[in-house]
Amino acid sequence: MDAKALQTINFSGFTRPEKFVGRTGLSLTRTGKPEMVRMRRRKIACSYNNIPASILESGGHKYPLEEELILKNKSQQIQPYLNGRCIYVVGMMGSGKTTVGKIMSQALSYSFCDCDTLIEEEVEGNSVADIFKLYGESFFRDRETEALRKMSLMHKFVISTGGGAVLRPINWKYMHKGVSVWLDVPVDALAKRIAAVGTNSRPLLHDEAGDAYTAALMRLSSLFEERGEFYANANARVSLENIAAKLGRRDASDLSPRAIAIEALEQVGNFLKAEDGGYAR
Ligand SMILES: Nc1ncnc2c1ncn2[C@@H]1O[C@H](COP(=O)(O)OP(=O)(O)O)[C@@H](O)[C@H]1O
Ligand SMILES: O=C(O)C1=C[C@@H](OP(=O)(O)O)[C@@H](O)[C@H](O)C1
Ligand SMILES: [Mg+2]
Repeated sequence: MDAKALQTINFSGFTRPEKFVGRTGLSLTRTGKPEMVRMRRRKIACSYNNIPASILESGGHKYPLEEELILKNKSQQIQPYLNGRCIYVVGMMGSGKTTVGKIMSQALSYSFCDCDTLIEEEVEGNSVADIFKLYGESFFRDRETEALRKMSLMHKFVISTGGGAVLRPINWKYMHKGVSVWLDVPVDALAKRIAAVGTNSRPLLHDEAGDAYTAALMRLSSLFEERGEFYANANARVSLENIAAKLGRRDASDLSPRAIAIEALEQVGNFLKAEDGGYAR
């Protein structure tokens, strides 16, 4: 996002914007105007996307225009019923929460926050894997709950959670202040994706022996056994198998992140419709 785009950001919808801007490479000058500051870390936890569509459109399209139009159309349909509530993307590690969450935030002109990256920011920039190593999983889970508590105070964010965020009831208390959507991806597709990028960034997969795919498949299968019922607490569910069937595709793992984002907006819309007793006013 270039500095010019930043100047147009309207922070009016944020509570305590300074809390999130200074630490993520954006800073409010004395006049309250946002300006880029030198990033202290390699990743931005939260990016602010509510720049006018005109600037986005001038950026040109590098994706099929039809998908772009459907994304925009679906987000315009659900915006009024979201009422600025945050969207929490939940699912197993590797399910595409960070990737799809960003696409959803752009379509909705929402800001985006990755919970894991926010936690890394809070723990002196240590990676999730290092946090697990240095302080243990329970410390990480406490930081995860704190990050979700902070995000529950915000508006107009898509928040990509970590795969284990569903484990604690208190986390659901925070996530239920917004709308949650579960990316339900077949375990073998998860294993393929994680094997492709390596398990370094996912400490819960570190101790498995064997080749990357098999090790990931074994561990992910047992993790899903333990957690499946928790993901089902989400308000909406995106089944890649259902999308593949709708699109007449044989392999769910071939679906693009944008096709999944379209379905996620569709399912969030269905939830809002049911919640609102038919939102087509
Ligand atoms: N629809 C998809 N098809 C293929 N690969 C994907 C898809 N969505 C995400 N990925 C890849 O899978 C890996 C995990 O994606 P990520 O968004 O980090 O998932 P999560 O945040 O749920 O762990 C990344 O390498 C990403 O590029
Ligand atoms: O499933 C889990 O318990 C975890 C998933 C990771 O996030 P992603 O789902 O983004 O990989 C990260 O929060 C941590 O390694 C724990
Ligand atoms: Mg992620």
